[in-house]
Amino acid sequence: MSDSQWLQISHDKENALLSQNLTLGSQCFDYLPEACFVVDPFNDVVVHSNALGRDLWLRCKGGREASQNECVDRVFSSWFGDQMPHLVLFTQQALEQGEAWSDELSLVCADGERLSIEMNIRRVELGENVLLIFLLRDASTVHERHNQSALNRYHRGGLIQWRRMEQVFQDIERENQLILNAAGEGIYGVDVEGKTTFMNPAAEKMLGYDAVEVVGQNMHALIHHSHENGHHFHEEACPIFTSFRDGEIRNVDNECFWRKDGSYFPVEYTSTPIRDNGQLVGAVVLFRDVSERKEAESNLKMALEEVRKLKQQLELENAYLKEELGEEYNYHEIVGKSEAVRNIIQKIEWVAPTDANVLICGETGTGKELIARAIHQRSERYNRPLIRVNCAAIPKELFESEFFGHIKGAFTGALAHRVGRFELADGGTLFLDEVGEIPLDLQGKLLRVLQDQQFERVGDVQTRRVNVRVIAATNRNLAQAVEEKTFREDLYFRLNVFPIESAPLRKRIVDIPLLASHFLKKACQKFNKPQLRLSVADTTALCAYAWPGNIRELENVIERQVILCRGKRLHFDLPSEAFNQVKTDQTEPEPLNSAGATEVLTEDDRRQGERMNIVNALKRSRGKVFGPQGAAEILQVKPTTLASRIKRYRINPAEFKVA
Ligand SMILES: Nc1ncnc2c1ncn2[C@@H]1O[C@H](COP(=O)(O)OP(=O)(O)OP(=O)(O)O)[C@@H](O)[C@H]1O
Repeated sequence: MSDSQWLQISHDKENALLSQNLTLGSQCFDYLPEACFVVDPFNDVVVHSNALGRDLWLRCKGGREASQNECVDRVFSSWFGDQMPHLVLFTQQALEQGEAWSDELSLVCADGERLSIEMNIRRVELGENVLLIFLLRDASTVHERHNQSALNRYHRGGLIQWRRMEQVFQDIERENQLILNAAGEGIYGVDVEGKTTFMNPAAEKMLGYDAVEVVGQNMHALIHHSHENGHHFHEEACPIFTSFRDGEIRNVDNECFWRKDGSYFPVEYTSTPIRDNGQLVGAVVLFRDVSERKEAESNLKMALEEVRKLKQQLELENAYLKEELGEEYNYHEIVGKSEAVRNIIQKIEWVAPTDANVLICGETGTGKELIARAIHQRSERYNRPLIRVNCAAIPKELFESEFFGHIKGAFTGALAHRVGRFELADGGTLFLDEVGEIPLDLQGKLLRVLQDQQFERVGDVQTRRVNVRVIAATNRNLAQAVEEKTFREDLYFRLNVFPIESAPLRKRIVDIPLLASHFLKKACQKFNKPQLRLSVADTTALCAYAWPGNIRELENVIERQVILCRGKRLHFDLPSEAFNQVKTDQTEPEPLNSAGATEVLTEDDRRQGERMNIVNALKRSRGKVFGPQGAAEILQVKPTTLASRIKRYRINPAEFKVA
């Protein structure tokens, strides 16, 4: 084959291929995804259209089907109705510029409806022919596509976001799981049907169940079915059950949970309802084993009960001891039954509740301080201090500072502020012992405080107020001192509102046995000796001794004997001449009771007598102990006192009811 032949064959093949490709391209045109029209602009006719173009045409025309060429040769502008000017302008633009775009035109359908379109035009020059290709899109479809596209973008973005959130949730869940696993408290969840949804390892450990065994099971039936005493615990009565019914949080600490092995332990738990979108979906229960706490509480309770019992016992013992101490003849440490002592006690009873100043006169050692203390104790100020000032022991120049205090630098040696006795006694009682020793120049200042309850500290200008009751005592004859002008009369009257005379021992011989027993008891305690008793002979000897006034002498004699005593016997070696001492006092001493100095009642006699007395009172009250006409009233003792004596003497008041 020649070269020219060979060339001819290859040229023919190329042509055939080209023609085949053109046919294919032309066929593809039919499948363009937009409605497409090829229009001859100068003759205003459609030259060609694709399938979607034909569909659009058909849609406007209202027909059912369109054949391949049905829209060809149609007048293109006729579809646009009265929009001709706009179409012309638009077409013109495409012819001049090669392309144009508009979304302002609409196709007019057969039924008069308008179909908004978006349109692209491209100018095509094929040899001498100038054609326009129109691509038409239904505007609503375009809009829909935009929306869809936006939606897709949104979804894609949302999906990414969601994945991120999912990751976050997974992380949180993982952390929660870690927390649940690490928590020391038992935690489990139940749904609204009471079925277990989860359980942490601490709960597994405490209950002896594996989580897999309980998930899906009714937790109440497994671990909460019975009370501690074995009685059935109805689910409806269970606070956990109610908490996921009424949405309230429940804190409980008096129930128990049962282990898998049938044992139980006391629990403290909180049941918190769980809500999902406002809907109650169950509860989460956080619990801990409180065995140790309960045991500690129970031990504490037992210990407190023990303490309470001991306290009660102590109180009883205390009451008994008080009673022992506070026997009839011991009034706030003032021992005695003599007329003089009874008189003093009566006066104390009268004056104590008032705020009146009291002046106690009497010889040294006759119990003036005891009287002052008793007045304070019986007054309403008893829980405030009783401040004692021994006026005889204060140097003259320090009186003012001692009474009223001073401020720093008030005088040489006043290195700091000092509170005086009046301030210390504020609200309470000031006992001015040896009041007759107060220097005359200070008596005026003292008078002012007694009148106004006001004073100034030495060196200070500030006036201070106090509320102080003054009890003064003296062994001097103050009335005489007033006459001698060594004591201010106005101060004397101010102090002597209520005078009490303390009696010297020589005037109350009748009290000697009681005082001697009292001092003996005290001395034995003081020197840690076994309790000794006075024999009749001892008492007789003591009573026979001509005591001067100072009771301390009797006290000292007894203390000395206790120290010297070996074994159980005391030996009073009182100076024999004392027996014959001439009593200097003009006043007759009170006689001893009917037993006299020679016949002294033993402790047993006294107890027998007291027992008889109580029995007689009960007989008279027909067994009534308390209340009006009761034995306590008859005996003039406190009902509690009588009750404990009745107990002590083992008397049965009921026996006297009939009588
Ligand atoms: N009636 C009494 N019962 C019991 N003890 C008493 C009685 N009277 C005085 N005493 C005792 O005698 C001692 C002196 O009593 P107190 O100090 O009260 O007397 P005083 O008159 O204030 O003495 P002074 O004048 O020395 O200050 C104290 O130990 C006190 O307990």
